[in-house]
Amino acid sequence: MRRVLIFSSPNPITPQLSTPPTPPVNAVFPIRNCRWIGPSTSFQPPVLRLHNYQRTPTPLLCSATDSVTNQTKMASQDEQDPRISKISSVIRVIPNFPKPGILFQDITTLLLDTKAFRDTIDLFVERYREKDISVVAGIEARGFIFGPPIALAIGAKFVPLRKPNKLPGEVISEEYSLEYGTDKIEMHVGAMQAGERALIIDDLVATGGTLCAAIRLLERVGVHVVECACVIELPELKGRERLGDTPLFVLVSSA
Ligand SMILES: O=P(O)(O)OC[C@H]1O[C@H](OP(=O)(O)OP(=O)(O)O)[C@H](O)[C@@H]1O
Ligand SMILES: Nc1ncnc2[nH]cnc12
Repeated sequence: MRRVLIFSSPNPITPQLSTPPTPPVNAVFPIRNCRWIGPSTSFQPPVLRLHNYQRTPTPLLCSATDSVTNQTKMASQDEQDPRISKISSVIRVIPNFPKPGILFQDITTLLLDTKAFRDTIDLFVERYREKDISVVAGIEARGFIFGPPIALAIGAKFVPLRKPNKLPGEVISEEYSLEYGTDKIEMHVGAMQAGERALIIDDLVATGGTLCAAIRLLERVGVHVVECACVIELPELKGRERLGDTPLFVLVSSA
């Protein structure tokens, strides 16, 4: 895997290092500028640009993007909506997790900020409350965090789409490809009925493989997927192009 290391300034570490140093556990890298706001230490974190499928080569910007028009617009219809920039600022970026070279977008720090978490849910609820959606399908694991409060607020049921062999009842499965190998998502038979209108929720869309499999799974049982919604999009990975005619709505996107 080819790597290019780009260091934020000032940074004493030379680019010749093949393995970047490990930051302290409580390091915080806000998405927007990757500025170091962790505890005071001599360590300065590198910013990585990676040539693999999960790289995030540009800082994430605050926007809500709707793929129907393929234009960027704010979720609240207000271009200056301060809620989105706050949400973006509390998402932490952790280098080299879960493996070297990955810039992991960590939404657990968003959950610690009660206003930003509530605003995230509200932005989705404002968009979907009048859309006659009867079921919200959340993708394991982080779709289980955002999906249920949205479902309750819009008066829809919540259905978990799980990793293989987790659901106890009869399931239907859909396979999808990963960088290496394949994975599956599963849903309980009978959780949704043909003709229902669904919203699919996850925290992040990267390559789009997971959402694509979720759409196929729901469509196989005759459910209409009204839209997919995520907090974060990594647009360079072109995930939305894999979703066909199903619209994708995101709150925070890279440039
Ligand atoms: O667009 P894609 O390339 O398919 O990637 C997006 C998926 O990757 C992450 O989940 P992950 O597979 O890491 O599972 P986890 O939430 O259970 O850790 C994320 O929460 C999405 O579900
Ligand atoms: N960079 C990333 N951060 C968090 N979750 C991901 N899923 C796929 N790529 C990811």
